[in-house]
Amino acid sequence: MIVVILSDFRLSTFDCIMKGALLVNLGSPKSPDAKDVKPYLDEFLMDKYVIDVPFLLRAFLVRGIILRKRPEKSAEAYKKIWWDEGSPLIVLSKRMFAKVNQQVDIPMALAMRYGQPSILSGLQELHDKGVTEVLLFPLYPQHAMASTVTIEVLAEELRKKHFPQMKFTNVPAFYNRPDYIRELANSIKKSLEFFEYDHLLFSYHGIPERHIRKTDVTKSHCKIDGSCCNTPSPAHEFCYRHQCYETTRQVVELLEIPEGKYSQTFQSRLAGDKWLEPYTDIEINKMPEKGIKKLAVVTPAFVADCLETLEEIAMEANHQFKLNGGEEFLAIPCLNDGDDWCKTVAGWINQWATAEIPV
Ligand SMILES: C=CC1=C(C)c2cc3[nH]c(cc4nc(cc5[nH]c(cc1n2)c(C)c5CCC(=O)O)C(CCC(=O)O)=C4C)c(C)c3C=C
Ligand SMILES: [Fe+2]
Ligand SMILES: [Fe+2]
Repeated sequence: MIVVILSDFRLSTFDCIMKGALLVNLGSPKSPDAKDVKPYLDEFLMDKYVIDVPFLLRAFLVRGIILRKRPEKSAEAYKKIWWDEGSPLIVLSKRMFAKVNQQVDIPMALAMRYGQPSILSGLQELHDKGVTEVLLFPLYPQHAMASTVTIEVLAEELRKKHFPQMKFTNVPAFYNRPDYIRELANSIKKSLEFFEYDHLLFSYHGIPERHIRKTDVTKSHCKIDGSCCNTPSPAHEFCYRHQCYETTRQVVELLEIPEGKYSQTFQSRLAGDKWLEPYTDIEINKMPEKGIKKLAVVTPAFVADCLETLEEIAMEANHQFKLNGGEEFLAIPCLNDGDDWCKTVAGWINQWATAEIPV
């Protein structure tokens, strides 16, 4: 009799564990109108992991200076890329989510760090389905305070407040996972099949140099010079700059792109701080005079096309390149909802879902 009770107890403990996954991307405003762009930018830029200065200074910079003019300017840019179904970033994330969801056996939810659907609503959705262990999956290949960390911190705050019994497993940046590199390389290869390029540019979202120093766990390695990112160090686990170089290096190696035919830059800087260099816009403008007339640009910091790829690169950089004497320009699409990419993501989730459950 005692044996039966014990085994029943073990069984019910085991049954209580239910796994689920929360996929999180950055988010977009509700509409491309300045009245909706303003609260979105306020939430985004008031995040202390994005503008990492003390609250009062941040509020002064964001609400006193940036939000006076930026919402109108950003709204104009959003209007140029907005689709009938909504923000490209949200629409593409939803399409990707739907395809991954079809190939995964555990409950899943999609959330955005800023705007809707929120991380809180995603966790609630999983909780309502009985999920007790969540795979928290930031959809960013490279680790940064302004991307991965802010998601992990907010999700943990919400967990403690609303779902204290839930457990999280965080998916780390996947910048060097062989199957990610393979998918990225394949997508570039496919795009370049019918584009004879002079040069391939890897353009990553920029961040202030200060962010690199802050995420340096050794507190001394990242000098942001010519060599630190190539010298082995525990700092690289969280170094955005190293991870960008590593993604580029591995893709270039796989595609056998010769030295001199590719380069790496950082885009989307805000005025004020010193951001990671070289800057995409400045380098692109100089390319035609160096003999680069046919330019292809890939943007591996984003898994879904968004304002930064569709407006800043495919429209603005394209225009500037040609104004400066460039002839042909190709913006390579992000991985988006490509079948093979979705299969890879589903594979990662399934691997975690079927891993042995500790009793
Ligand atoms: C201090 C400012 C910013 C940091 C740091 C930053 C880092 C960062 N951002 C992304 C991904 C995206 N950013 C996007 C838009 C965007 N980014 C900033 C500022 C910082 N980003 C602003 C102000 C904006 C809004 C648009 C604008 O006014 O220019 C987007 C696109 C969103 C969309 O709706 O399409 C993405 C994606 C990463 C990965 C990152 C750090 C590595
Ligand atoms: Fe950004
Ligand atoms: Fe480094």
